[in-house]
Amino acid sequence: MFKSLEIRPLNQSFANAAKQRLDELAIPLGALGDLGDLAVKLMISQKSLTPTFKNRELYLCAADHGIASQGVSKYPQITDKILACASHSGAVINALCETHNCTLSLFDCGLINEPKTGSVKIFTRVIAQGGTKDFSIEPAMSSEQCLKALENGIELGKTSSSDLILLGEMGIGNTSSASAIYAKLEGLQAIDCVGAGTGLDDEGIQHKAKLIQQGLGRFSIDELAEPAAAFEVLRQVGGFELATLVGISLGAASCGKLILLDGFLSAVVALLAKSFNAHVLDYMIASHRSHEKAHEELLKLLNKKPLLDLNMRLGEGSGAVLALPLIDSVCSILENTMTLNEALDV
Ligand SMILES: O=C(O)c1ccc[n+]([C@@H]2O[C@H](COP(=O)([O-])O)[C@@H](O)[C@H]2O)c1
Ligand SMILES: Cc1cc2nc[nH]c2cc1C
Repeated sequence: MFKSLEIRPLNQSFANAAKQRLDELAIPLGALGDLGDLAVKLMISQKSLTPTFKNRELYLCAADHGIASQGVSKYPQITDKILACASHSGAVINALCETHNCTLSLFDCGLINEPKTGSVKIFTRVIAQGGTKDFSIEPAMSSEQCLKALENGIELGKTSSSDLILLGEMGIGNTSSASAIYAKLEGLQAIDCVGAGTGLDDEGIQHKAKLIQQGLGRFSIDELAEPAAAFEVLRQVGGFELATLVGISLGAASCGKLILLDGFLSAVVALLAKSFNAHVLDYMIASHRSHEKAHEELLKLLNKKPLLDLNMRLGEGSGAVLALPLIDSVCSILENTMTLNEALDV
């Protein structure tokens, strides 16, 4: 699947030079902690001792989920309204993108109602109006729809002119999809992968887990090898916005671009993308650990250490944009800091 899409392992040939540069800085050795690791990754990605990420773009994909009609979210199916809010510059993500100089691109991947467009354009990548089917009783989407969403994303990722790609999503009910994908791919029980999403209480979480488990019982991936297994899971219990984001990740990584993950939903996108091509993980940076219960374990599985830990559970790409100042800070350090030898000569 996607044989023509080549993703090279992140070129480590620059790693020695990058580590040496870090170790030469006028700081006690290792004093930048996790920011030091980030610095090395940034340098390697651009094969430069002074990397810059001026053109950053958040791909915010929105879609509705059939399972949301069964009360698995604290909120009704208002995904079109929250996307419209961002289009009218009234969402948290607008404020964050404005503050941190990030281009915001909104995508309708399949909503129940058409969103009212404001001053920020909403690009149409609709797979099916009305969103996915209720995965607790039937496949969320057809193979054609799943493939189309992945292809839409690949095209977006490949044609992006930005040097840093941020992932964001909106979709009432999408934590149910994400938990289902995680559970099926890792052979876990739904109850061990669900969380409160937008704010369910314990009773709501039990109800959500029961419906997810019911959906997982409808199909098996035991006979499938990767990436067919991941494709089947995405088709059976996934969402249009998640599939589009998987494609964006694959397309961006194939062009050597770094990808900044957001919360639980984008970690599940990473898990899926890695099943299509394991090298995609080389290009991904985890921005934050969200409040969603399974996010921490999933990040460990992906071998990703989040930069921030703020107990946020907003989605929209908010955590990813909040990590930009750290990336900018590291770039500024690399550009401006003296070496210890230079400092001792001052
Ligand atoms: O980013 C996260 O980790 C995260 C955790 C919980 C909820 N969300 C957001 O809330 C929505 C999904 O929650 P729910 O309860 O409707 O499944 C969706 O629009 C996400 O952007 C996001
Ligand atoms: C208001 C609202 C804003 C959101 N942003 C992302 N998911 C969301 C869900 C709701 C309910």
